[in-house]
Parts: sequence; C-alpha cells; structure tokens
Amino acid sequence: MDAVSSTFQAALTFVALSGVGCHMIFNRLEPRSIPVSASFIVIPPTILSTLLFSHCTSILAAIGTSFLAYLSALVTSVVLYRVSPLHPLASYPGPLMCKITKLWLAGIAMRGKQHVYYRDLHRRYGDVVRVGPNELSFANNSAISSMLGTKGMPKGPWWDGRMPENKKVRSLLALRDPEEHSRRRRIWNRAFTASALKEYDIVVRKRLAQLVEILTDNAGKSVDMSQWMGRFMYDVMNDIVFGGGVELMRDGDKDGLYKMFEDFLPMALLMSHVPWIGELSTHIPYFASNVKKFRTYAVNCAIERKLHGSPVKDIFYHLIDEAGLEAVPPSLAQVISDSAPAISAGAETTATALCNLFWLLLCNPIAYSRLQDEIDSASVAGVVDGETQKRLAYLNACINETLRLYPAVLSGSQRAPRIGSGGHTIGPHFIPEGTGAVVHSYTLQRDPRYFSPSPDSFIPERWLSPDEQRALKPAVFFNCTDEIIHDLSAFIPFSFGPANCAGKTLAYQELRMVICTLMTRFDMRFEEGFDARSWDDNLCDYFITRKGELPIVFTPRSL
Ligand code: HEM
Repeated sequence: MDAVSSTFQAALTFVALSGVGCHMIFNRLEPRSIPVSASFIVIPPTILSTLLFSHCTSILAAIGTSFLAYLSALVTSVVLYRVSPLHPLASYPGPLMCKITKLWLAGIAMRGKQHVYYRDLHRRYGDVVRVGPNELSFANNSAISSMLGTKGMPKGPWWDGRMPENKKVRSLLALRDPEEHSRRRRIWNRAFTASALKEYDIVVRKRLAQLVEILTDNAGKSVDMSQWMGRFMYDVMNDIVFGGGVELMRDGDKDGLYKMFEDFLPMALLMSHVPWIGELSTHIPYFASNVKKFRTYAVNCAIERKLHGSPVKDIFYHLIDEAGLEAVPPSLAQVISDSAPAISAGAETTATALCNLFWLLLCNPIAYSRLQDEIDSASVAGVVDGETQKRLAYLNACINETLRLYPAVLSGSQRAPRIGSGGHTIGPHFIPEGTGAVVHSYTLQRDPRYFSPSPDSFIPERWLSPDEQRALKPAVFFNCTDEIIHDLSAFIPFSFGPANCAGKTLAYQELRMVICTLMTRFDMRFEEGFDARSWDDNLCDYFITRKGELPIVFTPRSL
C-alpha cells in the first residue's frame, strides 16, 4: 500500500470513528432538540471532510465521502449496540426489527393494526416484549399497579412527540411531571362531580333528541352509524367542553372539521412513536398540517369561549376556575392546551364504544333481544331514567363486554421511569431510565387467564352474577366444563391509577343514555348485504380508534 492511500485510509477511519463517537455522545446525552441533533450529524463530517480534500477529485467528493463514512459508522454503531448484549433491554425478547428501529413499529402502526401486531407478539414472545429499541409492552395484570398505579411511572416520551408544540405548557394528557399532573388533575376532577355531570346530562339529552329526529327522518333507509355517532358525540363534547359552537349534525362537516380530525390520527400516532418526527413537524411549515389545523381550531374555540362566556357550567368553566376556587387560577395557556385533547379524548372514544356495541349486538341476536327486553321492561313511556339505567345489569354487562373486547384506546397509554429515578421495577422486570412501557389492554383483556371461556367472544352474561346467569334461558355457561374465569383486575379500558381517564363517569353516563334512548325508539338491523366482518377489519388503532362504515337501518318502534 503506498503512503497516499494509507493516509487516505487513516483519514477515513478517523471520520468513521467520529461517527461511532457521535453515537456514544447521543447515547449519553440523548438530545431531543432538532437543531442540536442536526448539528451532531452535519457539523463533524463537514469539518472532517477537510482531511480528505487532498485525496479526492473535488471538494464535493471529499464532503460526500466524509458524510458516507461518518453516517455509515454512526448507523452501524447504533444498530449493533441495540441488538448487542450491552443494551439495557437485551434480556427482553422481541422481533429483531423492533430492537433495531422504532420506525419499524411506526410503519406498522400507520397501517392501523398495531393492536393486532402487539397481540401476536405477546402470543409469540410472552408477557413482556421489546417492541422498540427502548420500549416494552406488558400483557399481564401484575404489571398494572406497578406501572400505572400511584407508585407507578409517569407518562412516557410518547407524549413529547404527540404534542410537540406544547413544550412549556402541556395538556393534562401529555403532562409527564407527576406533581404538575396531580395539581392539574385535581382541577379536572371538579369537572366530573355529581353536580357537574347533571349539567352535562341536560346537554346530552338535548343532542339525543336531535339525533332521534334525524334517524326518524331517515327511517327505513341505511345510515352510516359510524358517521352519525361521530358527529353526535362531537357536538355533545363541544357543548360540554365549550358550551356549544359546533353543529356537525345540523350542518354536516362543512368546514371539514371531522375529516380533519380523522386525518390527523395516523400522523399524530407517527409523531408519538418517533418523537423526533413530532419535534421536526414544529420546524416544517406544511408538515403534519392536519394535526396543526385541528389544534388551531380547538385553540380558537377556547379563546372564543373565554371571550364570550357560556350559559352552562361547561368543562371550560371548571378548568379556567370561573368559580374562583384556586388560590392561583390556571392560566389561559394551560386551559387552551387542554382544549383539543378534551374534545378528542371525550368524543371519538365514546362514539367508538357505541358503534362497537351496536355492531356486537347486531352480530349477536340473543344478546340484542335480552338487552331490548331489559330496557323495555325498565322504560316508562319510552324513557328510562338515569338512576334506573345504572341498575340495569344486562345493559352495563353489554357496555363492559364491549369495552373489554374493544377498549377505545386499544394499545394503552405509555409510561416511563421518571428522569433521574435510576429506573423502575415491575415484578422481576427492571425498566431502565429512558425506556417507554405500556400495558397492552387489547391483549390483556382477551387473555384466557383472565376472561374464560371464549375470551374473544362477545358474552355479556359473563358480567352477571351466578344467580343472574342461571335465570337466563338459554342459560349461559350451562354444562360448561371449562373453568369460568372473570378477573376484573385485568379490565382497564379507562386505564388505571392517578392518570386514568378523567371522564370515565361521564362516558358511562353517555353510553347508557344513548343505548337506552336508541333502543327504546328504534329497531335496528344491518343494511342488506353488509359484510359484518368488515367492521372489525376496518378498525384502526391510531391510539384513538378510527372506524370504517357501519350501515344500519333504523325503524321507529311504537312506544
Ligand atoms: C368510552 C369512552 C372513553 C374511554 C374508553 C376512555 C379511555 C381513556 C384512556 C385509556 C385514557 C388514558 C389514560 C392514561 O394515560 O393512562 C384516557 C384519558 C383521559 N380521558 Fe378518557 N376515555 C373515554 C371517554 C372520555 C370522556 C367522555 C372524557 C371527557 C372529557 C375523557 C377525558 C379524558 C381525559 C381528560 C384524559 C386524561 C387523563 C389524565 O391524563 O389524567 N375521556 N381516557
């Protein structure tokens, strides 16, 4: 080898080693800021290319060669480290591609079927699976309390990417600091006291009357329940959160609001899985424009509401502390940060649960007629009052069975050890700092260890007491030789612990009211020729579930 080529090789090796050095620095400091990360990637190979000038035909060729050597070494070093025994999650099983890059799971998630992918991974690898380079999924009930409970972990880096624009003031959903979260959650909880729920009850009844009128006008025709439930819940949540302002049922989606929201879901999920993409979106004007538009819309609603007030005590009333109960009232910026999540957390989740429930009932005629009988026998002049609804065992069983099979947040909400905590322990498993973790509700709630027999089947009767079960004809689980298991510790559709769903009571109240009203007023059937299996095929897990069409024919019943 001549002297020239050996100095060239030495220079190239130096550039490549700098790439490995860059990985080490990244690994230690984990810079999240795009400008800092970009400078680590761009500045060293640009400067080091000067070492190659004399060996290349042009400056451009030297820069290109330097970048190639630097980035190849950087990527190789990252990949080797992630699959090596040196990685802190090396002992956890999982697919090779998941260990190498989060982009793999993000790609699967964008296609909408991450819940099924996680379930298959758990079937293959067991209760704890490494689903990303620095991410674990758990599918056993013993992980719930230690991950999500009061001594559990705060929210994970997922939320940094999902809501990157709210760096200083974060929405409750995305708050990773547990002290700040519990302070804000205390205010949120005031929006769901018994007296607050009574106010919302009036709103829901009014909107339901409007929905009934629309369905009556369309009697005998096929209507897409998925669209109508979405519009209905959207109007309801706008009324409940901001005291009104949106009329999707009356005017249709003329401003493309609902479409904007639906389109925003896959991009928001990508940004959650790969937080630097979320961070990047804040620097690129047209990137993730649906996400930005939807948030801008919600921010405007909050500002309007603040300026003009509301005739009812809506959620905003409690969040902005119009009653003056807080020594230091929440800032407008804080309340604004909660506006978009308040609508999306409440509207789409409940609409999805309702659609899933009616789909499951229509696929299971015995369950449908049992529920119909129960509601009919409780109704007085076509109305079942709220207190009676709470006591209807079969109604509540149908709701819970739906939420068991299809929790509206199919893949759970991420947690991570607190920064500086040194890590967290879940049973025999150590979760190092910097690791995200979920309890995968979709897998957990269909596990035969917790719900048996037939964990994948819609059997509302499993929620009834043994006496209630025996009284049914045909009896359920009669002559069943399998052990009957109904372990509520594995039922977490509203999550668990101090950051569980703040709107759980409201959600149950809305679900009961809508089901009772629609079932007293209408008979329902699928549109002729509808392939019922397509509903499940079209459900997409974008953290919030996105649904396909649900064509149903409503026929008014005589009261
Ligand atoms: C069937 C309906 C619903 C389901 C299945 C559901 C489920 C969930 C889940 C799984 C979470 C994540 C909790 C976590 O991070 O561990 C959540 C959070 C939340 N939900 Fe719901 N939700 C529903 C309806 C509602 C409604 C009607 C509201 C009313 C505004 C609401 C408000 C919230 C809020 C504010 C949070 C954030 C809680 C926190 O971080 O402290 N949800 N929900």
